[in-house]
Amino acid sequence: MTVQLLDRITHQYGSRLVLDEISLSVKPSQILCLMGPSGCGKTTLLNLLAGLVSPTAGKVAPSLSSVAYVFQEPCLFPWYTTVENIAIGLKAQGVNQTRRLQRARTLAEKVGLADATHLYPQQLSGGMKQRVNLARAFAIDPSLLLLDEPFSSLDLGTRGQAQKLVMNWVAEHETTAILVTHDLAEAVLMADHLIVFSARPARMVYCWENEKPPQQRDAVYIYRILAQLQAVPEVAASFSLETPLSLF
Ligand SMILES: Nc1ncnc2c1ncn2[C@@H]1O[C@H](COP(=O)(O)OP(=O)(O)OP(=O)(O)O)[C@@H](O)[C@H]1O
Repeated sequence: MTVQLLDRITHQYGSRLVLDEISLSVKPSQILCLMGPSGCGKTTLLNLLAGLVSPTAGKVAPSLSSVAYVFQEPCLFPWYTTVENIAIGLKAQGVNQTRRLQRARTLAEKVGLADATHLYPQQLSGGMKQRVNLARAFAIDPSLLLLDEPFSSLDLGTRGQAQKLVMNWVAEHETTAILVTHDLAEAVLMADHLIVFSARPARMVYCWENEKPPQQRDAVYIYRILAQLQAVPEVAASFSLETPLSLF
């Protein structure tokens, strides 16, 4: 079953056109990766899906009831412990304290934080904080999980663990995840479907379907596809910047 999330969306900030007639459809239990040059409008697109901004023209699906948004930085409440931070979305949903702390503990275990349930964010490593962040998103059992470069500041090992957590969650639930990334290897590992945007204003310039199911995406496969995709001009162009940097 395909669900149309965006229907010919155009978005402008003042006179600056950022998104130009973007339509987007997804399937449950799939990960859609979005790539594109810095500043092309990927975060704006996630913000539209989260209802944080309204489009200038076009339609956002009205049925996006449970949306969880994971940012690059974990944004945890410093005065709350791990379980309290995980439970925060459930509090907003009106779940009683006993039940929300119970669910938060279960999720803390699931993301490998069973021994850190009572710790505060300043007592956690960067990787642990991002796992709290993911568990907080999982807690509300979202139908749509928005991920804006959530692994980019993690070291390689921690990043691999966090990627697996998201892949497992999506595979086991009716969740659709939309992941913005600048890391092509991450996209080949995680994406069931990849969309590449042009420089601003963002237009879809390239789409790719992952032919392998998640459990068969080993290193040999990832490096082979990586080499193929890097040779695609639209994909190579997605690593460029909106405003070129001067190195000297
Ligand atoms: N609130 C805002 N008001 C005005 N302009 C904005 C606003 N938010 C973003 N922009 C502009 O819109 C464009 C797209 O920004 P956006 O953050 O969506 O890009 P992005 O593709 O996510 O970039 P990056 O990959 O660097 O995170 C940029 O030119 C940015 O300066």
